[in-house]
Amino acid sequence: MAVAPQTMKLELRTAYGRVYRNVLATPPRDCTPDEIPVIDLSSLFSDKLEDRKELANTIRAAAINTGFFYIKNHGIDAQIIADAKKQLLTFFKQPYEDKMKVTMAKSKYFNGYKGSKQANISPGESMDIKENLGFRYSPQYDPDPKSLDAVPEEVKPWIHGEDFVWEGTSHLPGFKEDCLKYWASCLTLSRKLIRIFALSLDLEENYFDSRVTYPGADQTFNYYPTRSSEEKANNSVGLGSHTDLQLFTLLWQDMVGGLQVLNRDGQWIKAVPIEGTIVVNIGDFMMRLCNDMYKSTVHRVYNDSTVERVSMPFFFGLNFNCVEGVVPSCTSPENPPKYEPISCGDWCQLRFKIESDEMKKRLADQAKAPRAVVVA
Ligand SMILES: O=C(O)CCC(=O)C(=O)O
Ligand SMILES: [Fe+2]
Repeated sequence: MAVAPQTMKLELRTAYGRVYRNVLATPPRDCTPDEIPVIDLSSLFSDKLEDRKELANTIRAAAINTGFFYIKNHGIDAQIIADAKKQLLTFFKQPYEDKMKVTMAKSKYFNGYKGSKQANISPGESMDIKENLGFRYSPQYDPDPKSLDAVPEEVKPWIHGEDFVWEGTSHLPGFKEDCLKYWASCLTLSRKLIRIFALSLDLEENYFDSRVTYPGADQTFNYYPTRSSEEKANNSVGLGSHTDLQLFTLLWQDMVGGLQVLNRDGQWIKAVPIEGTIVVNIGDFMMRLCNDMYKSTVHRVYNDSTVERVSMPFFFGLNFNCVEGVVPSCTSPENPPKYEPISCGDWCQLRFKIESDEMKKRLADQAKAPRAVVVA
């Protein structure tokens, strides 16, 4: 008699509160090329609409299936990636006091540095071991040049880049320039890629163009130290299980490995690093736009190796003031919209706020009972 596989409930935070997923108890295994395919982006740069449509179909299949894929021939210069990675390592290897010059505590909008175990993205898992540094969209650095005088009034409250990140790192030669070069490359690629996503959803190719003029373009640099034996014994996670919030993420990872993805069957699979590629994953706002056709897939990181691991996710979304529900091509009388229109900015704020309020409470509770054992 077949024995039903053992499953566990995984608790996830969403903008609308907690949701639960069934997860198989079997250990993570390497992904297969069907689950996380490598997609050649050469046709992104083709003049022929048929080539771009063919690429759109390939992306559509991957976005429906696991919601994760690798891209190669993406056009981001290897040197730009290498320079950003070098700067990232220089930043994280600084003394703690230097990193704290740009502490996220100084930020109004979640820019800056957050140390190890200061966040807990997944409520049912440990605190996140990773450290990270983030910076957000600023029109003055947009590779598609913007006149600052021309920023529309309704957009201004949503411009969330903050200068203290650059001021507090100005002692690191080339830091700002190299980080922004990488960010700008990701932004340029994302604006091209969103046109392919438009085609993939049977929308006009330019459907999103005016919606990504002052977009969500948020860069994070992640640093995952190796785990101590105590952290291993406690099953402490580098970054807990979560989905990303916006349209899609361009996730560059080094060759160390550690990224895991929850597939359709509830099995954790390892997104094994592939040299020269960038991982792309669908975010929650994209999933809403297409009435759940594309999957905003749960993922997490364990650095189980004997060396540090770094990654550079770039989170791309619509203009934060842009209100959007399900797009016209993804709904019909038989498939009514499951979601109300909301601005992309409000959407992100909802979850950021839940996460940061819960974290503040947790840290305050810890401070109140300094000798208590905190089960992370
Ligand atoms: O480090 C990674 O590979 C994943 C990072 C990630 O998922 C995130 O920062 O949202
Ligand atoms: Fe993520």
